[in-house]
Amino acid sequence: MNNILEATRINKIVELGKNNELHILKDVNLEIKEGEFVAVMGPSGSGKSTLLYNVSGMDRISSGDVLFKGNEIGKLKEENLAKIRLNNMGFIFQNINLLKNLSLIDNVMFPALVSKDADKNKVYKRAKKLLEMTGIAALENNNINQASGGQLQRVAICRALINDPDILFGDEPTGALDSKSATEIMSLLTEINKKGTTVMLVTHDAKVAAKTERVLFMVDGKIVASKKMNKFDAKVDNIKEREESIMKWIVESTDTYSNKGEEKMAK
Ligand SMILES: Nc1ncnc2c1ncn2[C@@H]1O[C@H](COP(=O)(O)OP(=O)(O)OP(=O)(O)O)[C@@H](O)[C@H]1O
Repeated sequence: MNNILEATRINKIVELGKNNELHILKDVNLEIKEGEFVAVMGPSGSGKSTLLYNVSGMDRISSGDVLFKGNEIGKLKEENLAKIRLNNMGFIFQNINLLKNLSLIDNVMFPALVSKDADKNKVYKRAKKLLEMTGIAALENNNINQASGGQLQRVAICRALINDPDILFGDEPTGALDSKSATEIMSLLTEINKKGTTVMLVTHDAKVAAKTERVLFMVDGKIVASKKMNKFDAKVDNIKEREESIMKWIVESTDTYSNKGEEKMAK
């Protein structure tokens, strides 16, 4: 399998004022294979969201290289990068970010209608199919205040998929949902991944990570550990066992790689 995403020694440094900067990502290397389903975990402030935004071209790295499908994107002009984000990548966030004055289906169609020569009829059909796939077709003409949090997150997923992206990025996509909706959204993402879309998620939730096939653990701006599993298959895999093994691994990794662990090792 080819790498869809390859980051080499990327750094992110933000200026906080005169002589004051914050080094958030520190020489991070990352490879994601086409079709993979990857979760990024780690303590709050360790740099998970920053990693996601920087490898997806939503934000600019300070140094290093990011290859998307073999092409360097770290230094592309904004307009070229925007085209890649629009056509090849989908984004889902915790705060769902839908447009208030549009119906649910119009929100889904929106990213596909940005291009002047979009065929509105074709786009509508695809949007409708996505709403059907995610079980909310009956709500297509509702406003966003006429849908639950879980339903809105499905709309956000449909919108992220409207341009048939190669990769879907999610920053805590289930973070604001109740546990039933979160489980449903994860089942949906599992299905989407099975159909071939690469998925990279940031999550605090081991139950979410248990449905992925590789979990990266970040501490203080670095990926310090990685846990590989088989692709989740609800027919044969026990989700509870996977979740528990991830939680155990997180405790061990935290103990080994957190400052406390480093102090311990130094002694
Ligand atoms: N633009 C910015 N300006 C200043 N500080 C920033 C900026 N972006 C991120 N940070 C800081 O960098 C660190 C890493 O942030 P990031 O959001 O990537 O962490 P995270 O692991 O995703 O955290 P959480 O789990 O709490 O969402 C944090 O201390 C954050 O406050």
